[in-house]
Amino acid sequence: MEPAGHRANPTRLNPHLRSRYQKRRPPTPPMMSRRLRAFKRWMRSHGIDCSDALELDDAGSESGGGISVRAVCDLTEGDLVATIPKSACLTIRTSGARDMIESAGLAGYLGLVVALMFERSRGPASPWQGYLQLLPERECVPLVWSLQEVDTFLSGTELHMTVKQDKTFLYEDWRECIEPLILSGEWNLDRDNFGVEQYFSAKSLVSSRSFKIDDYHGFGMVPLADLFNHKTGAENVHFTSVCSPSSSDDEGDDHAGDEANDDKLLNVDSNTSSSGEGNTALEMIIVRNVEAGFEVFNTYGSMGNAALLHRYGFTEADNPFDIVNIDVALLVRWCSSTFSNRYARARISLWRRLNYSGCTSQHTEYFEISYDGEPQLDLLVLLYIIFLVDDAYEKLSYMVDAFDGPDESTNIVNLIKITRNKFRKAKGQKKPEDIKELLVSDNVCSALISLADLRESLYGTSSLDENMNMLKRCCPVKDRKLYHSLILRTSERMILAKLRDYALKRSTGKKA
Ligand SMILES: C[S@@+](CC[C@H](N)C(=O)[O-])C[C@H]1O[C@@H](n2cnc3c(N)ncnc32)[C@H](O)[C@@H]1O
Repeated sequence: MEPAGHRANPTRLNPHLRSRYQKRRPPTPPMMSRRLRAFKRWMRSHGIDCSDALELDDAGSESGGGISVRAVCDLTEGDLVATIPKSACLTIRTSGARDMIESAGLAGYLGLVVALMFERSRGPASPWQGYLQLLPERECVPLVWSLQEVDTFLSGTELHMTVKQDKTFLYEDWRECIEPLILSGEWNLDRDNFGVEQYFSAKSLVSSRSFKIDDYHGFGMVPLADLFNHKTGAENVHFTSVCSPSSSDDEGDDHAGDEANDDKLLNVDSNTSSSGEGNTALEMIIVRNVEAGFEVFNTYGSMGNAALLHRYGFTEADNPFDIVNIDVALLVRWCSSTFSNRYARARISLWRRLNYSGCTSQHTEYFEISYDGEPQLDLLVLLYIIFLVDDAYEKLSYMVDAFDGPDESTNIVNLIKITRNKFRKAKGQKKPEDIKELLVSDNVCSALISLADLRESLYGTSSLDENMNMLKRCCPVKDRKLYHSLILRTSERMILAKLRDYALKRSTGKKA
């Protein structure tokens, strides 16, 4: 039985780690699981240098806890803890399926998913077997939940419709791109390894573990780098290039979960990346001190809980990047029922002529409400326009051209000047949040409360308190889907409560 942390030379990567490592090395190293031992052997044979100052912990695939990385000795900023040759990464370029993928014209995540399915199908014959045996069959992202689970756990949340659409689109991708490869018979692919279920499973792994390596390799599975768990805003490691330290500008949110993150490069060397030569390794460097015994975290980016659950299958309580969205369609519904369809259309059309809009994603347009309950400026402007008296509305329609100001504040000030008889600039008003204050009339505040109520009604009949109580009784590992969907649901509902507070504070404040 091989004890942890005794094979590799801890100083090979970082000479000054030697004394710290030797001082803090645990007297009886914990037993390492069979799959981790196989992975360590595989890393050595593929030139991956992993400092013995890092310990890989295996909570076991059955327990659902997975693998995490811990510091054996104190790690300090600047310590180099791992070097990973790009040739050890599984990408379209390095995979045995490269010819097939390229001749089928597949690229991006789809190409990588096929590369991963192909290497998995080869079993022990795959050069990545020692790495692949460490991966779960699939990541527990909502994409691989059953439709019934999606409906039960996600209804009303930001993810419900998105995941249903994902399932449809992904199935279409498989039908259009993978099934023809099986049916052609040219590549000897079988449904047991390349079926729709295997495709969804591989996609869940690519979504939760792939990184963009460089322009030559594109996305890839990066062994060892993908064993670090995520902590929002408190990561300990980053990646950087061996040959181009100046490329550290690209550091940061290293994980590229899907195409939306195409621009997040793990590493780039503009001189070499397009040819695939030179700059052949990735380095992992400590960016925040870690005390011996503590977990070493990476960051997958600054994301709200919907994005975390969607891409990685987990959420974080009190996530400051959390948001809730209010669809423009919901606002139109509220406006049409309060006024009329025609009225709603006219007011929204003027708002658009002033160059305002919601955010867009997958054919929906929505407004963001931030973690502290603050509504997006564009929403406040729209509500302000909706409540304009007819005269002011007409006046504004004739003066749309006045809205070519150099910045947002000037435009808002113009908007208020045109539509209010008396306009006095708020004292010292400069910052964007002050601009918002000009827009939140009592009417706007009550509309915000109505919108919060309407959005809340999508969650069905259970109250926030009931959701919170259920969450308390839930085990994050055993009831993983329920637990993380409840965190998502309660976080969203708490933001809606903060939106109501935001509106109440302003409307009563004005009356007082
Ligand atoms: C890149 S892998 C990290 C290593 C992973 N724990 C393993 O067992 O191989 C990403 C996956 O780890 C898990 N994970 C990462 N950070 C987490 C966190 N803060 N809380 C819960 N699960 C996390 C999620 O399942 C996620 O999809």
